Amino acid sequence: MHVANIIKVQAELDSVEAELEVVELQIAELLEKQAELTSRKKRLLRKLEDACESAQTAGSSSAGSGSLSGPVMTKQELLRYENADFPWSKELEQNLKNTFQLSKFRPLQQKAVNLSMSGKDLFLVMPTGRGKSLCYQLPAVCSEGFTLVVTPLVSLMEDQLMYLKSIHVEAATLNASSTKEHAKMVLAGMTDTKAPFKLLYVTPEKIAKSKLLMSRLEKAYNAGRLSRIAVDEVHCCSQWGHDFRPDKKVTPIHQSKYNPLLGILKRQFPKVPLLGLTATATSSVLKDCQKILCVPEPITLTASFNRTNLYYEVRFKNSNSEESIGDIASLIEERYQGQSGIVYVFSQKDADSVSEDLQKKGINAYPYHANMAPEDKSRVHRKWSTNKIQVVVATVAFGMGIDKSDVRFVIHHTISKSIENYYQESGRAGRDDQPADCIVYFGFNDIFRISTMVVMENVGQKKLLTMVEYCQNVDRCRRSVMAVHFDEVWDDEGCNEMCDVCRHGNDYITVDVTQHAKDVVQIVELASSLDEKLTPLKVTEAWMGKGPAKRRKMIQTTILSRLEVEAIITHLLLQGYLSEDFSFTPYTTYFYLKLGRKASLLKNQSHSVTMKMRKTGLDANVVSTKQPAASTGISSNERALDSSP
Ligand SMILES: Nc1ncnc2c1ncn2[C@@H]1O[C@H](COP(=O)(O)OP(=O)(O)OP(=O)(O)O)[C@@H](O)[C@H]1O
Ligand SMILES: [Mg+2]
Ligand SMILES: [Zn+2]
Repeated sequence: MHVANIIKVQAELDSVEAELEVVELQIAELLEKQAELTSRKKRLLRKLEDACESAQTAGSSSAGSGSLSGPVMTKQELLRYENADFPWSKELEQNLKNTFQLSKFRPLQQKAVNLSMSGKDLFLVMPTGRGKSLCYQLPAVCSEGFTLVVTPLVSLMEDQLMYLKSIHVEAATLNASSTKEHAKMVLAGMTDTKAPFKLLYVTPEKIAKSKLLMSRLEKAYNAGRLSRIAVDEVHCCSQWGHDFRPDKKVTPIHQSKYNPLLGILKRQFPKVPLLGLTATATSSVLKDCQKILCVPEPITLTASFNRTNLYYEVRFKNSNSEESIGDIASLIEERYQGQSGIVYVFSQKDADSVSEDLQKKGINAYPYHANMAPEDKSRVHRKWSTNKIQVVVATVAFGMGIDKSDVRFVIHHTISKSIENYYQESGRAGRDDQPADCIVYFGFNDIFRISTMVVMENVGQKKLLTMVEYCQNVDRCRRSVMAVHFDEVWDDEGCNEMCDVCRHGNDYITVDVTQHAKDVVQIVELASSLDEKLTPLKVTEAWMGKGPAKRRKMIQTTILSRLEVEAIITHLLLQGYLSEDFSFTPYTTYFYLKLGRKASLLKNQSHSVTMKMRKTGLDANVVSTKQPAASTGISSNERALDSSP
């Protein structure tokens, strides 16, 4: 072939390959879209099903108390269990007040307790800290014999024993560290009619390994002394359930041991009602648990993840740390005078410095983190619990066992590492069911600080981006963004304007940022051609024209405000036009930006990138919907992205 011909064919081949790449990316994008739509369709179908069912049961829906399923009972029949006219109701009531010192049931507790007392098998899905334990502890106290509680973690077991001891409920435990004498006493107690305990806590391993325990359980069963079986953290039974409680560190060893053997309980003791409890498990995980536990037709009660009394809000964090602390201090001073709260920070160092800075601004704040001496930690905790300290500035170490009911605000000085974490951390507000605020300060640089921290975690980046998405979102109810992660169908009207997005209404605009995307991608591309890596900060500065003069001539700089620049770069990262590129040294991990899988789509003339931004402060004449915002800038006003009311 002639040389010119070769060149021509080669050029054509290149162009076909480039086009092919674009097509492949489009296919990938469409597949992604398909997956999203399929999941939306599924959720809507479920919603429809639910709506039809409640229409059939003529106005008897169980609004607010969560959804119900299970083939054995209709919603109508289940409603009966919300009542207090059972033979055992009086005793329950008395023990709730006198033994547990609680004034009333929380949503779903009464129904769960009644169902279990009537001998039904039950799966109870309820957010963390809402009071699942009571649903087997109270029936245990009000039943003959004892309740067997299977718990995967010895530490959870010990917590419960301590608590029960403090309220004078007899309980015992059998685990790997039990002494021979103790085990002997417990085993004997199981068939003793004057049984010395109402609850017996065991690990799954004990059931697997101890034939003696099984034989004693059988004796107790035959004597009618095994009143019920509770399986706590029931999702651990399923091999898919393990990722739901990162906080509780349920190790794979427990899972594999949980997995195959617990079915024996229901097979050997079919007449004993089983109660499975978990904070978050999808329906497929629950189905799996049902199979593994050999529970034929359990009723599933799912408490809504929704905490109606919590107001969710995202604010932009000032990149100047002094000013950002100033913002938080004035917020606390203006809105929460004399009220109790938590400020969550990223690191131990931040806990110390932020609390010091808040103190300087006159706020009664103290730090709390894992590296403090135990006595200091408990002192801060105690003083905060008794309202002698207003604000605890804490790392996530301040979590487990924190059960103050009148926390009026949880402010995140730094975003959480996932939506699940955020839900849990912010959920420490308003446990008394009175109004409380959950406010995140969303800072661009924090994304990358956390990113390098979770780099080793399996799905760490993916989970972090769910949190970033939550913060960047301007058009969907914050609860609906969360609902997706809890496998729940969410109707925005249920929010009651208890999130900033619902409160602001349609205060956003769709902006075409295609040209911006091209400019940013060009900056990253140029660096890469020069064998350089750029941190997000460097990309931001280069785009804003603060890079080396020589480089400035080769790129298209922008007059957008810093907040807008950061928001667009974040958007490009979330959308896959940019992606993370980590680099490790023995001392630290660096986060650089590289081209994402969608970057090449920008070569396609017809491809456009849009982004939703808050309208507040925007000049509507300058930027109209879907109009390129390139030359004039989106807005010079920083408030364009500010989500404060
Ligand atoms: N009806 C109620 N009224 C007030 N407080 C309650 C009620 N029921 C439970 N609580 C309190 O709620 C707190 C959390 O309860 P519990 O430990 O059972 O939560 P959980 O649902 O098991 O959470 P986790 O998923 O973290 O294990 C406890 O301090 C408990 O005393
Ligand atoms: Mg629990
Ligand atoms: Zn809302």
